[in-house]
Amino acid sequence: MGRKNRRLKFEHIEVLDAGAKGKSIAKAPDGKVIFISNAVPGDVIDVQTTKKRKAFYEGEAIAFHQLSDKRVTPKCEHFGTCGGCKWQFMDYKYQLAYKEAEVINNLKRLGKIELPKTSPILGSEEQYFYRNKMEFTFSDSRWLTLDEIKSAEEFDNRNALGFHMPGMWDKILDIDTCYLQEDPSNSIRNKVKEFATAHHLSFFNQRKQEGLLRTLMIRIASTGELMVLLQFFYDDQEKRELLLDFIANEFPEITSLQYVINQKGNDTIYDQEVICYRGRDYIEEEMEGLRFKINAKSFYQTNSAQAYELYKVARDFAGLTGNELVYDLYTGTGTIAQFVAKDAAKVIGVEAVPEAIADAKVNAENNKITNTEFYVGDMKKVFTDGFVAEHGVPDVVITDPPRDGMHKDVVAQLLQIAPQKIVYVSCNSATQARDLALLDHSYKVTKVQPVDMFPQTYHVENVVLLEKKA
Ligand SMILES: C[S@@+](CC[C@H](N)C(=O)[O-])C[C@H]1O[C@@H](n2cnc3c(N)ncnc32)[C@H](O)[C@@H]1O
Repeated sequence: MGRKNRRLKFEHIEVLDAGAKGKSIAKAPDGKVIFISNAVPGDVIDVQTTKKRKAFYEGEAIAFHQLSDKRVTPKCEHFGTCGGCKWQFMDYKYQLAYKEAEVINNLKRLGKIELPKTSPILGSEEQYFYRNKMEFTFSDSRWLTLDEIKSAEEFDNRNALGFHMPGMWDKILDIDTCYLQEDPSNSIRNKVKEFATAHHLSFFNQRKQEGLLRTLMIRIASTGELMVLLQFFYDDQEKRELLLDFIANEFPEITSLQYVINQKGNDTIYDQEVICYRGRDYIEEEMEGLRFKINAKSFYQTNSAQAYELYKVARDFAGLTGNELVYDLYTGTGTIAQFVAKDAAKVIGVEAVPEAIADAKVNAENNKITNTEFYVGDMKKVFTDGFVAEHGVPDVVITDPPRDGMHKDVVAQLLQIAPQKIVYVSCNSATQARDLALLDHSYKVTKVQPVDMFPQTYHVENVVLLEKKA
């Protein structure tokens, strides 16, 4: 190991704060910051560094001298190995406090935004079982724990159906119980694994690219409708039907049973044909009387209950009176556009994915909404070719970009279009802060509302209202 990467050990270090990406923060004796992956603020620990940079270290706790009173016992037996719920060892009230602090800190420090009095973060009533969609991966070479490796035991089979180990594309952690999606999610996954193993259906090998079974997706809608999608690597009709019939018989509550034969190198199904085996090829979500058709490829916010809270904040910040032209940028399947439509004169949604726009149109029609229009387009280019001249200058723009935030050209175009209000919904307050700084010349931030969509993780959503300066 070179000098640069030599591991250092610091003893009796107090963990001071929570930082970005779920890491906790402490100070090394030489004054540098250490980002620690497995500690809670308030712990007193020995740290071993895993990375050394000019201005900071990364490290992990290797001994605990004092445990923080912010700690709770994680529910999940996979905690610490699975990368999914990194904050499960922290009391939810502190998770919320740290998320709120991160949002405020990013807006102030990165965006240099003068903030109004911000509203306290909206926590999630459900802290477990809140996800409506989960995707599990099959593997024939289950990730082994250190104890299993030490035991030198030969395993008959190492089949796994679970999650990728953090940062590893070819290593799958077998999951027994996951607390993120309500039942029958766990029993479907476990029974599928058991049946497939008992009937010698081969589980995928990511490295060799062989094996029949690739992924299992489960979607449970707020209406109770249930979608199960199996992804196979090749077509073997007998085995495919054996497994699908088993699932259909064992779980008659499934309303949509589908499959994909995917022979590509990667698991994404977005460019694959989805075949409906039993039931309908979609499920429906419901929000305030609106119904949204969700097919296997549709995007829908993964925490339905908190999506409702988020949308209510966006609608409230927009402050519509019935007369406004609203643009809903990055509209996805047009859910926000339809949610605010009854309070506006007209809402225009724009989105890059054509299938999502097709869903948005169908949903609006089914919901008998007549004042929405939806267009496919890359936001970077949409406003460059007479879009605003054709559709009118919006009074309010709602924007909900992906984690990278808005492209700087989009921000520049918004400054030119100059709507009275911009409601900015973001899942990454760091990129949101960057964009707000670019808008600061013409807009004042007048409301800020963080919303927690993902308990037990460090992710946080934030809604900001910008009003045009006089
Ligand atoms: C965070 S999602 C928001 C979806 C929607 N507002 C909702 O609540 O369901 C961001 C959306 O932006 C779309 N998107 C990403 N890049 C885009 C671009 N350059 N132009 C237009 N849409 C884009 C994605 O396909 C995705 O649907």
